[in-house]
Amino acid sequence: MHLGFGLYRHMLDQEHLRFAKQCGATHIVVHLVDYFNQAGDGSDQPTSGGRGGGWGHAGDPDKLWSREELQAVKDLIEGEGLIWHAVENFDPAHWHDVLLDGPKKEQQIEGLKQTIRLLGEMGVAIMGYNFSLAGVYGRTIGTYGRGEAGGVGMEGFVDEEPMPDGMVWNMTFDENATGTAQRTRISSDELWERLTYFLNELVPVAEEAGVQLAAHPDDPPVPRLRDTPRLVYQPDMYQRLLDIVPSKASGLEYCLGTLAEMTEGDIYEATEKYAAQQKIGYIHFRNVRGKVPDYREVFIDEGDIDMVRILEILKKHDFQGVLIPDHAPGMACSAPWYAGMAYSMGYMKSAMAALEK
Ligand SMILES: O=C(O)[C@@H](O)[C@@H](O)[C@H](O)[C@H](O)CO
Repeated sequence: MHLGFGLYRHMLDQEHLRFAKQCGATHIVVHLVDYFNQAGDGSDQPTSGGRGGGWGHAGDPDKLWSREELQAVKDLIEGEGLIWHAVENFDPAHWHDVLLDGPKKEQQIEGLKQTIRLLGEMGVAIMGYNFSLAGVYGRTIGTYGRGEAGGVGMEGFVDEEPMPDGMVWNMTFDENATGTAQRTRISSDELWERLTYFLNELVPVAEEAGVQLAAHPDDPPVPRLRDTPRLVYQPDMYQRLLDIVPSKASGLEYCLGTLAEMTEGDIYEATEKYAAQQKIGYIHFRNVRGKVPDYREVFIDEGDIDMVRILEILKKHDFQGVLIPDHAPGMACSAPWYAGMAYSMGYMKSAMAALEK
């Protein structure tokens, strides 16, 4: 089991890498999508506020992540003595028609294959993805942690604005697009068919490239959001996803926070089940209180999840992957994000060390 750290695109620099290393991380998970370019303000959590309640603009549809760009990221990470473990999330600009079953679907799936092959060449072990139409939408921000620490949550259902045309995965890929929103108002079965196409095409390529595709569950885990279906909003639904193309190249981006927010199931049983199958890619090791539609992100040691019990289950199944805090409540000081993340990392590092005793 290894301790890792996730960095958003605007944090990909020496200072943040050193901070991660100082916190004890050995592995880095990188977000290459810039969620923050419109709604953002240099913040440390993508929250809505941009066009259509979204995060920002997707990247350049004609420019896939290039070898040079990826090599530069690899050099930066390795230059600090760290391992580039995973990329979290495809850019909606590169796969909107795979999600929407649109006219560019085949062209875009080829692009995704190219990306997987390149990541394989770079030695990146995992490509995390979130097969979602509405994406991460409807979060609130509040002082949910002890001592009024600020974090993300959900305070009942919000007034859901239907997604505008040209938007998917909570980002705008084309402001001038027309008619695309219709492609999001589909049945759950149709969305599973789209996922099946994606996995049938990509898993063999990932196998060959030595990369594991790892699925994030729906965040927030509700059956429909903005009049779009969702896929994995109860722990058992992960099994359906895994059974589509059984392969070591198809696994899970196992988000404890999101799993705990689900209305059914038991987080310890789910962890047993997926760890026993060796299907857990990397883990978002964070804690929450409550379930949808009413949950709050809190400090790692004050939520509903017994984090040490999760570690024990992982150890029992010889989990060899990486744990990252993903995000954490900010702390009252001039560097709330740094303090909050360092707190989580310290907790994780000592809990992992105690487990090894
Ligand atoms: O909070 C979570 O669990 C995730 O939904 C996010 O970490 C998500 O992967 C990123 O915010 C980007 O999508």
